[in-house]
Amino acid sequence: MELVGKVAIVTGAAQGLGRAFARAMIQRGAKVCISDQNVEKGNTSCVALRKELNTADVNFVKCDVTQQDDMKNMFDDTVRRYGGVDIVVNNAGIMNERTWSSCVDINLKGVIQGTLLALEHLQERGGVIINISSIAGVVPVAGAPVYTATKHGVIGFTRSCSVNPKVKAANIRLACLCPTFTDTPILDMTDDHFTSWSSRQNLWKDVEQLGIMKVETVAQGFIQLLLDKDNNGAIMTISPNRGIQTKYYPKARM
Ligand SMILES: NC(=O)C1=CN([C@@H]2O[C@H](COP(=O)(O)OP(=O)(O)OC[C@H]3O[C@@H](n4cnc5c(N)ncnc54)[C@H](O)[C@@H]3O)[C@@H](O)[C@H]2O)C=CC1
Ligand SMILES: CCCCCC(=O)/C=C/[C@H]1[C@H](O)CC(=O)[C@@H]1CCCCCCC(=O)O
Repeated sequence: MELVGKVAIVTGAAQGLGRAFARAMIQRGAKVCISDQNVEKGNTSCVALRKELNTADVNFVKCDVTQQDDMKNMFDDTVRRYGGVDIVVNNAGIMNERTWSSCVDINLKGVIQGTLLALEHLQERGGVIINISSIAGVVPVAGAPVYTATKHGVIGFTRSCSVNPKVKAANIRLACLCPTFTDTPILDMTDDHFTSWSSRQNLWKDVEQLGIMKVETVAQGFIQLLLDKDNNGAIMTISPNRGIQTKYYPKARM
């Protein structure tokens, strides 16, 4: 897939990985709507990207992924501004075991809603949906069971959509990105983010063992995943030990 002239939406893109994904796509000629619930950070990042990359092809739209009206508006605004949508990156996510219900609302329900709207918008012209899971989507994580459940859910949902014959016929491709710990503000966790059945100490031991990747490393894998036109249903893992790997898990026997 060539990115020049393509139109992309990234949720939760005011900072961290979402902003890095947006930046990498703009650098390759895409027009990008960055959205986030945080208006101040979203606007600041939009201005910074315009300046750094010397482009007008990036805009910010306020969107809380738990709010259906915000989500619809994000798509409609992008269509009005750029004439359509080609790429949707459902990235917004939080790590909070204590407010676990909002973790499910944002990490899982937000991705489901974003994907369903994306499928509607892409069904005439085809396109790509990348859902951001985590290595916690494929391995158990004792320190963060709710976060882990949401990320497993993202993979199950995305792979199920990818094998739908209607999706294939519409020339839509779906894939998941599963990084390990990456240097973004999500790692600024305090004990308040945990319960007696989860643990910052446990998670931090894992961080110390595994290390923390740079956002640029993950953005490199993201672009690889986006450009590979034959990877519908793929799960890409990225870790300091094994680097970027694309995996295909068994499909249902029908
Ligand atoms: N940084 C890491 O170690 C890893 C992150 N991930 C995933 O990558 C994605 C991005 O995370 P990071 O950039 O690391 O985190 P981050 O905390 O730096 O950025 C997350 C962004 O999502 C936004 N957000 C939160 N709730 C939202 C909502 N309801 N609606 C819209 N936006 C909302 C925040 O305002 C923030 O800008 C998440 O899905 C996360 O689970 C996956 C594996 C590792
Ligand atoms: C808030 C961000 C959470 C990110 C979760 C995460 O990256 C968890 C990682 C480890 C967990 O704590 C326990 C583990 O075993 C996870 C690491 C497993 C890495 C396997 C890498 C395999 C591969 O590269 O293929």
